[in-house]
Amino acid sequence: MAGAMIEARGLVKRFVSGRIRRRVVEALKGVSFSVYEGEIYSFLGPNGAGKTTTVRILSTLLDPDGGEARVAGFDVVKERWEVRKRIGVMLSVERGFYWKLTGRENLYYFGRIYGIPQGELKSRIKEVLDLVGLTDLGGADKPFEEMSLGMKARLGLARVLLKDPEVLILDEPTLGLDPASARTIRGVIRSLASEGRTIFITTHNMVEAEMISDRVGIIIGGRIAMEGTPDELKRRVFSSINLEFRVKASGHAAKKFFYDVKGEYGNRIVGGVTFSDGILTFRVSVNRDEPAEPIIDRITRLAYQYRFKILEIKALEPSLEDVFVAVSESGEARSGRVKGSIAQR
Ligand SMILES: Nc1ncnc2c1ncn2[C@@H]1O[C@H](COP(=O)(O)OP(=O)(O)OP(=O)(O)O)[C@@H](O)[C@H]1O
Repeated sequence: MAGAMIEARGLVKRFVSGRIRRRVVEALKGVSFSVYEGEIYSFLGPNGAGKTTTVRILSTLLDPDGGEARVAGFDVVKERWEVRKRIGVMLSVERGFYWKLTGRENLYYFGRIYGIPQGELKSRIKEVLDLVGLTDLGGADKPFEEMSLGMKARLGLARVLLKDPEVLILDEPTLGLDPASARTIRGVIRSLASEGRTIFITTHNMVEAEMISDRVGIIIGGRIAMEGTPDELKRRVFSSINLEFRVKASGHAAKKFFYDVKGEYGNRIVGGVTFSDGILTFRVSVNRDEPAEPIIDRITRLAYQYRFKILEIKALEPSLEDVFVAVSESGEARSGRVKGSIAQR
């Protein structure tokens, strides 16, 4: 595997709030993870879990109280200027832009601040505006205040790209966007990773995280509760998958057939059973480490005895959202250790 472009080791951060009654919040309680070159790593967690605090530390905007982090090989505290040269950070869609200036003018302004030579800047702006789809949308020459949220998000990403960063740190990059804008942003993120850039994203959108991430880290209460590829997490958390059977059955006999199925697999029948328009639908839980064929064979034979036709058998994998909910609800997650797996419900 290529080298780690982001490395967090035992990050600790405490905030003190309240003047009269001082309250110490331990936002990060020893967070460690690595993100490798060309990887898309999504940081998932409920509100207040410590995502933004981690983002701010990686972006050199906040110093940790303990532990250390390196980005592109440089320490975020001792070598913050080296880190800043190599990262592109998007914290909030609307932050920092000049409302009266157009997209292009805003980029020109920031390009000059970033020290991009004037001769290069014009073509660089055109390139990034094209890349995020703002030129096609007519957003390039629209004042920022007249842009839709989707256009503003695209401009935010364009600004990040102006610097040609090795590492992108994006805090909820698609929050509140319509599906088309979110898709464009995801597409750009994917193509940036395929060019070898390293991407760290925080998100609450599990479907998106599942689509886009090479690996995800789930942070709960300031600790990483679980980390891995979406598939690894599903396997680790759920010891079983569900098989959904759809059977063309007739009235009274349908009940008897299902009674027979229950007789054999009663403790494995999960979720609700439905019978509508002559179609009986039910789910049977199968452990990941046992073959499903004998169960499928047996139920197919039972259906045959009733002259029922099996219309469909579908394997229902848990989603990343199911994983997230299970991990969040787990008591062990709260202590930072998630062990063992549970059956899919
Ligand atoms: N400046 C601050 N002063 C006091 N407490 C803070 C400060 N910043 C964050 N916190 C606290 O630290 C904890 C972690 O906050 P953080 O913003 O990192 O969570 P988050 O995972 O990004 O949440 P969200 O999904 O709501 O954005 C929370 O309990 C929050 O209230």
